[in-house]
Amino acid sequence: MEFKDILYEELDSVAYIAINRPEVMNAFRGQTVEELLQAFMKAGWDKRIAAIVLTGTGDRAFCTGGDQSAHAGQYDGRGTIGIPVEEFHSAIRDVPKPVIARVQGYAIGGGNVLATLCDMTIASEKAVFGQVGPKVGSVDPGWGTAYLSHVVGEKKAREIWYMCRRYSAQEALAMGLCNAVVPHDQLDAEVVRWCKEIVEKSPTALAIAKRSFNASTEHIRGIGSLGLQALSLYYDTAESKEGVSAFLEKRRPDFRQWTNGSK
Ligand SMILES: CC(C)(COP(=O)(O)OP(=O)(O)OC[C@H]1O[C@@H](n2cnc3c(N)ncnc32)[C@H](O)[C@@H]1OP(=O)(O)O)[C@@H](O)C(=O)NCCC(=O)NCCSC(=O)c1cc(O)c2ccccc2c1O
Repeated sequence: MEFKDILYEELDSVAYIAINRPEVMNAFRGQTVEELLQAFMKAGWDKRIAAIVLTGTGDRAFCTGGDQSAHAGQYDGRGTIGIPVEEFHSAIRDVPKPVIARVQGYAIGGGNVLATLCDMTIASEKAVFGQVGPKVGSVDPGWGTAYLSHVVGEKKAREIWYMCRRYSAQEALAMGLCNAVVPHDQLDAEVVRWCKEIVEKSPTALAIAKRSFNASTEHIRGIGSLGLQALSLYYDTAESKEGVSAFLEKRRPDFRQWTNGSK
């Protein structure tokens, strides 16, 4: 398979899938998500593969979410918001094997959603987690919000979304957003160690366990699908576009201009 936006490698029964767009801190556009979907379908349904590692190339970012330069209103591809991200979220949950997020830098916005959705997360001490939606005119109204609250608890999930703060790897560990934090230069060895343990386990037992963990939050798929329909309308508003423009112009957004009654 030829990929442009991602790297794909199989080693010792593990598939390593990396977003390879370091020039935009591994932000994803329509094409990136299409390729991630293909890679997950290949690795996810290949019985020789026991686990999937999702990561980003370079040291700066795991993934910083949607590519803001491919986004003035809707994104540049297929799907409800112009990027088939809901299909990719489903793929992470539906592949019948553990998916590990290897987080070496920023896991921000949609990147944090991807890490949250992976079965387990192993982070470098340099990793930084957070959501930015309400700062940049977006929100992930499904897995990113409702599922996050299952992972870190209601209060913390609301703080993460309302405040748009950045959290260190140790803070993420304390709130249950990741499983382990290791020195940066030991991250790859640690990921391999976890994968080796998984490879030794019964694949069918793991698949049943994963599906049974998924069952109690499956309703969030419906919330997300409805939410994305609303998000698509929001993306076409001046309020949302102000968030994108402000990010690209490296200035603070002015969302209050729509609350003073004059517009
Ligand atoms: C990641 C940062 C916190 C880093 O900040 P820092 O100050 O260190 O660096 P810069 O901000 O100067 O960034 C360096 C360089 O990278 C470019 N860049 C970074 N992120 C992106 C991006 N996402 N898209 C495009 N470009 C990006 C930046 O412009 C700089 O380029 P230069 O050429 O000027 O050097 C900080 O960058 C940051 O906060 N980034 C987050 C950006 C963002 O807004 N992300 C998208 C949020 S919305 C989203 O991700 C999203 C995803 C989904 O999957 C959804 C699904 C369903 C519904 C909604 C979804 C959704 O909203």
